[in-house]
Amino acid sequence: MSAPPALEICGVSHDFGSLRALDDVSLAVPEGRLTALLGVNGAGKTTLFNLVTRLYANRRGTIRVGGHDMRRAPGAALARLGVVFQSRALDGDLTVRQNLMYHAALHGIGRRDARARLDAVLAQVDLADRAGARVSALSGGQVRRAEIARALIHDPALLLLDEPTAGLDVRSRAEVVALTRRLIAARGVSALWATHILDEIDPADGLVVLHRGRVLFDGPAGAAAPGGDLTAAFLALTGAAA
Ligand SMILES: Nc1ncnc2c1ncn2[C@@H]1O[C@H](COP(=O)(O)OP(=O)(O)OP(=O)(O)O)[C@@H](O)[C@H]1O
Repeated sequence: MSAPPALEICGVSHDFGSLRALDDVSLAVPEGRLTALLGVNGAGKTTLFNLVTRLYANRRGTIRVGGHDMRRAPGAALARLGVVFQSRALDGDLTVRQNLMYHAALHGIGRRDARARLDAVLAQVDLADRAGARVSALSGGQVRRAEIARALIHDPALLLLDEPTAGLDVRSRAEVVALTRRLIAARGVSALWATHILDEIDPADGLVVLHRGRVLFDGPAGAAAPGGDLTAAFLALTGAAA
């Protein structure tokens, strides 16, 4: 039997009062690669992440992480998830090391084990030399890399990244994208990358286009834009659904 997808969402809907933010959303994130969740502001990306991370209760449809049902086995499902939130998750007054040790403790990881993991993960995000620096003293790109390290400390199988390059300059953006691709290759982790920036997506990536709470496309990014022009393909898809 083949392994279950890193993330499987079937028939999920979510309302805010009379607003249907997600409408019968189904998608799968395969193991060991980057899947981009592409949508303009208000498409429903953060709402979907909030359901997958159990910040919101999921009332309609199913969410499975590595085959574990979020409703029936939330502990097992959440343990497989590492999340880089859109809002900042690190304490600026603490050092990178202190922040990561704190998050390791939240995951029940002992201090000795945590120290070893921390050294390994900081090396992987190119921050080994900044472990003792206060987070408030880091550049925007370094903060993002520290947040990715935080999300990896408990060795998750799936990384959720909610617009991780928001607010970064061109160089830092490129570094964060390249780093995530290296982590996928080196750790075998899968990633769901919410974005509205088309040039962060490679033709070989998985692509889910979310628009007004509905999935308009789910497949290889290259198949969405056979001519190679993802911008034109995205505008055609979302324009037709307007
Ligand atoms: N807490 C809330 N209460 C009411 N409406 C909400 C709430 N959160 C989101 N919405 C609405 O749900 C829809 C989806 O919003 P969501 O934040 O999920 O989109 P998004 O794709 O993440 O957008 P962005 O790129 O701006 O972060 C929008 O119409 C938004 O206004």
